[in-house]
Amino acid sequence: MKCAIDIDVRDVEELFINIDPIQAGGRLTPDAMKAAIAYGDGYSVCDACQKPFRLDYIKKPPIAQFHTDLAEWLNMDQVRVVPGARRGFQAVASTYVEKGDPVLLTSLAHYTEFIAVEQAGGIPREIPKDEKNHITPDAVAARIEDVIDEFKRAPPLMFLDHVDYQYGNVHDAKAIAKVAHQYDIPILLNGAYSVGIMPIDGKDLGVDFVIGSGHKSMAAPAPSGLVATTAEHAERVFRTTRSKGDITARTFGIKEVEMMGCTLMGVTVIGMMASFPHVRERVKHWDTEVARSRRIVDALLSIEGTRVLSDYPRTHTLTRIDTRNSFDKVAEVHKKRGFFLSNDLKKRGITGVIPGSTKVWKFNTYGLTEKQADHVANAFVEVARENNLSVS
Ligand SMILES: Cc1ncc(COP(=O)(O)O)c(C=O)c1O
Repeated sequence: MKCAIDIDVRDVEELFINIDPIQAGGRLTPDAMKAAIAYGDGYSVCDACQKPFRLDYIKKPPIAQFHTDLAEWLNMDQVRVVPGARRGFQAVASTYVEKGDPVLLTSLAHYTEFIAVEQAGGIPREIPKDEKNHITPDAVAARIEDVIDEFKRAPPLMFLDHVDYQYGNVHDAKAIAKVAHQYDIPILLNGAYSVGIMPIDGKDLGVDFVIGSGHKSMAAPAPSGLVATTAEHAERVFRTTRSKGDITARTFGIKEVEMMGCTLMGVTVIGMMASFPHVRERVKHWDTEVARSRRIVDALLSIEGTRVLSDYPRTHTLTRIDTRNSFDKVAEVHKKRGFFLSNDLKKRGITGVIPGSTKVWKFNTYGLTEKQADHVANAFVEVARENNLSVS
């Protein structure tokens, strides 16, 4: 029988250098791919599940140890794996936010954070970014004061994107957490663009929750992610069902409410585990990743009219670039219009720039080798020259 998809090749990954802004940190390691095949069955990790019947207690494969290792790695006290960062936001918001509560997010927050707040009945209040597209501790303090004035109470929770998805700017989580704590507001760090690609020390940052996305930044299959927290909050967010004392004498009292009992099974958790040794190693090389990102951004900036909208020099591999006065000028007259850029890159073995984008767009250089980074940098310059843009 013919398979409904071409399972032999996914050409984006097999044949091209992929600089798609959201895919870079989630690409599977070969070990994760092998594990995904071996553990493809949904309940494949449950063979050795014994009392107490919960996923994070399973010893074979060593899922229990994986939880301990993750907590230690992030310097937090407890971790649970969840189906995506968004499920982590949901678990925390559902625990801390009551209907009608104000909740702080930032103007750079991801939509999934807003949804988690709304689902819990909370009322989002945004902290504005400054002219450099940063969330500053002063802006946080000022917004907290506004919200206290408006609601006559402090918000029960604040969300901060460690690295925002719009600019790839790294925000000062440590200073911001300090401000939030002055008002006794627990702070959730959205590490979708940091956990698994750069070193994170949750205790040093002083945050209450660290959320990671497996498929975005931990070389894991989707949907996967994690919630890490401190001993202070673990009991509350990982509370178990009260059914133990119920007269119906149900036996599932160990199941955690926010985790819906058990969380990641099969491919997702095993893929995450298989990549973890690589992920733990790769975060140590963050400086090299940043250096390669800088090399490519500098090549783009050598093309007259190009501007970088993210922090410069770059401190992350995700970058927002403005080529309205360079590549977009070519698009105005090119027979392929804005599609010339993605086409010309594709001819050079590079994919991930949205076809048609020549105005303001993003790319992510995470995981490129030195040679690939050079190739991408040269490709941008070559495309510019071929299209008569001046290059310094
Ligand atoms: C900044 C940011 N936070 C959160 C998410 C949601 O992550 P997940 O897909 O793991 O739920 C994403 C991506 O979708 C993101 O870019």
